[in-house]
Amino acid sequence: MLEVENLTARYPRASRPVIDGLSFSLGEGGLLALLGPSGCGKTTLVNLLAGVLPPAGGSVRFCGAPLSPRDTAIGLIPQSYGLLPWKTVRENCLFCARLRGASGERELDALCARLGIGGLLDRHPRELSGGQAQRAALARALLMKPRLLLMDEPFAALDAAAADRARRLCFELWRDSGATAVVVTHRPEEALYLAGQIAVMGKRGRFARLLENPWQGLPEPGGPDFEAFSHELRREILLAAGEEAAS
Ligand SMILES: Nc1ncnc2c1ncn2[C@@H]1O[C@H](COP(=O)(O)OP(=O)(O)OP(=O)(O)O)[C@@H](O)[C@H]1O
Repeated sequence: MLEVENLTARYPRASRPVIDGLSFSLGEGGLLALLGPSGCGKTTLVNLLAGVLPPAGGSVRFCGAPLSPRDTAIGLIPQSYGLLPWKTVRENCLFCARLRGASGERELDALCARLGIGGLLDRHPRELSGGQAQRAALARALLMKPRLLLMDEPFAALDAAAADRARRLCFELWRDSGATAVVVTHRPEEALYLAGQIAVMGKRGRFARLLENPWQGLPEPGGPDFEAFSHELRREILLAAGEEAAS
């Protein structure tokens, strides 16, 4: 269980906190999608969960203990990919897997082939397109077999077909791994496919709505119930954007 209590984040020189008193919990093996207007604090929340950003207040607990990036196997896919520029894709992936005690060697080729970057393992990040670098970051995070997987817009640089393939693969691997996961996305359809819970973040980084998603893992759900749910989700996102703009 991931338990967030009264979490507050504040950047230096900012007049008010970006996230102010956010509380929620996510069951072990659950996948939460974070949606919300640009600037509402999604990346900030992921960075707090990853331990990259110290909170100004409140707490994050994972499996009953304070979350410690040293002890918890956290797989982070940052928006900027976070690949080490002096290492090849292969070295980037294996370096992180080995840090967590997994060898990763056997799975690396198959995983990268499925992501469509099998021929790029010996390239350095500067020799990759944005979409290729993003898939390398995804492979690196998945190979680590994280217990907590944090993904900040992990498919944003991919074209529609590649994003669809990567999303399905990511979903399968997450489901089989039992990891607890949080994904930031701007695409409601992505949240509807991937997540069991969907949070729309609004004012001061709080959850304006938290919805249970019965269509998780269904690639092409349809029907009036799905349409109504999808419509409600999009409406919540627009409302949150309106509130953010007015604040
Ligand atoms: N290092 C920083 N110093 C000061 N303010 C920051 C810093 N990083 C982010 N912010 C501010 O904090 C707020 C939340 O930023 P954050 O990146 O978490 O938003 P987001 O919801 O992820 O946005 P987007 O959807 O555009 O990626 C924004 O107003 C941003 O300007």
